[in-house]
Amino acid sequence: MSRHQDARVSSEDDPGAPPARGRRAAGPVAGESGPVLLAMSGLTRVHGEGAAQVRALDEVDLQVRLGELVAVMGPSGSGKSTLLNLAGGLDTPTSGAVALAGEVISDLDARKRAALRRRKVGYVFQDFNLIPALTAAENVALPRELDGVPLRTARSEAIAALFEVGVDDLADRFPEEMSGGQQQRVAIARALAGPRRLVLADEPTGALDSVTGEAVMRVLRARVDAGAAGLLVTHEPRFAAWADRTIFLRDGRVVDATGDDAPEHLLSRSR
Ligand SMILES: Nc1ncnc2c1ncn2[C@@H]1O[C@H](COP(=O)(O)OP(=O)(O)OP(=O)(O)O)[C@@H](O)[C@H]1O
Repeated sequence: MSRHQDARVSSEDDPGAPPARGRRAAGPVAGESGPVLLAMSGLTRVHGEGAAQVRALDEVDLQVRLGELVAVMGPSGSGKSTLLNLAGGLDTPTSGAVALAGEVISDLDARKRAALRRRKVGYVFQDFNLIPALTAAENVALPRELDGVPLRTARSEAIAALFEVGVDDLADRFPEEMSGGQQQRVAIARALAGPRRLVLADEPTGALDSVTGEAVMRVLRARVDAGAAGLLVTHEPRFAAWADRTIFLRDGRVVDATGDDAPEHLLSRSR
């Protein structure tokens, strides 16, 4: 069976089954995950000026490898979205660096950063953001077409991505003809179509009931296992349990982390 077929997730998943993540609860087994895809070091982001200054992120170090899904948890305002935006090049740090596949994106100008982002990064949001007038396949193909990929190639990449998340049979349906869980699978397919290998998910299960949320996590997990790296913001421990490890933010700092490979300073609560 090919790697591609391995990765396929049936739409008939048993959503009630417990997460398979328990086996990795203590962090990735040595050799299981691949090279570092995303490397953030000394990442600091200050918003505003003077007395209104907010240190949204403060000297954060984080690496995410191919094959690894990292959950980001923390109270409201702790810097989770800021971290995701910096990871994907939507925002630039006040200091520190973000490297994607070895390329320091935080040094690039806005145009180059946008191009790199389109090629390498996929986002999944809570509210799916599918375009109602486009079919599932058209929604998935659109970002690739915008990036200059020929229509036929974009379409076949879209069908492959939809197949991978188990909804290729819905390729010609419009969003309003799909359930919330099906729409979110399409959104994940859109985030990962083509060569993009970093998936950034901000509360991707937030608008879904818990059973459908588990099914979406299963899809995300399978996709990461098949050769992507993922950063998942969630408030829910049961969804974080699908990740290889979890980092906890408070006031822009990493105050705790799970996983054997967490650097010593990330495990300290005293920072
Ligand atoms: N553009 C901005 N201008 C000023 N302050 C900002 C801006 N963006 C974020 N902040 C502040 O930075 C801090 C971190 O915000 P961020 O949205 O990253 O937190 P979060 O953990 O994602 O919160 P939530 O769980 O509520 O989404 C907060 O104090 C927030 O008010």
